[in-house]
Amino acid sequence: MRIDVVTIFPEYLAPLRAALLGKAVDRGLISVGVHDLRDWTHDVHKAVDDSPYGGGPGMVMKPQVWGDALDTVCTDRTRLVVPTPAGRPFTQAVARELADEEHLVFACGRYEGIDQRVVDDASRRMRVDELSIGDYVLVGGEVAVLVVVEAVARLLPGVLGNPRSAAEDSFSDGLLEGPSYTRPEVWRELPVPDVLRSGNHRLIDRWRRDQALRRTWERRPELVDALPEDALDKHDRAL
Ligand SMILES: Nc1cc(-c2cccs2)n[nH]1
Repeated sequence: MRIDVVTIFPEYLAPLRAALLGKAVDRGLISVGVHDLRDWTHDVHKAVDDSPYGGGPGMVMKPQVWGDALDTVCTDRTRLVVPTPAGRPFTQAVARELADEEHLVFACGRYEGIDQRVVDDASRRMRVDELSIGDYVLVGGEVAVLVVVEAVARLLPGVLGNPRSAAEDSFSDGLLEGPSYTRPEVWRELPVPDVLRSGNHRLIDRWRRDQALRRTWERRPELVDALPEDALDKHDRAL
């Protein structure tokens, strides 16, 4: 997979070259390009934004600069991702969709946004997703890009040490992850649940699912309601 990021703060994307993602890049599983939007400005002040038509607070990012940048970085096979609080929710399912793409380009805007015509124009040539990573407002899209790239990259074959992790992580079966434990057996008078030391994997799997269901029901009941009809057996419903 090829990932390109266009931003006015390239240094914000340095973590893309560290740790898990750094290894994936070193092993050629992902290639990453970070581009400074100001490289496409032509005025002495390297202006990237301007006052909003219709008035209002803040500044809006200029269409000409973004248009030239995306003309350079994108092709018609690109999937363009624009983080924005006004986007559709970024979920594990969306991460799985993006993980199948050959080329992702991320456009990092500032809070007041990018002139809408940039998305409208790009949509004529490529698929464009305006995505929200949550109902809160950041200052810029860079942090959102780090979130999306990490959630997507970990799904790529070979990136995670243990492929079972991605298949069994939270949301893969529509439920939240239950509690995890490791040594010692008792820590500050808190024991590990006996079932996990029983060696009875049928019971262990049942206990883990019960814990996941209970936690999901307590913390995110809407996820339980969204489960497909046949997802819960009679034991689950008795919980
Ligand atoms: N979910 C979300 C995205 C954002 C921003 C993207 C770009 C500027 S602010 N805030 N919250």
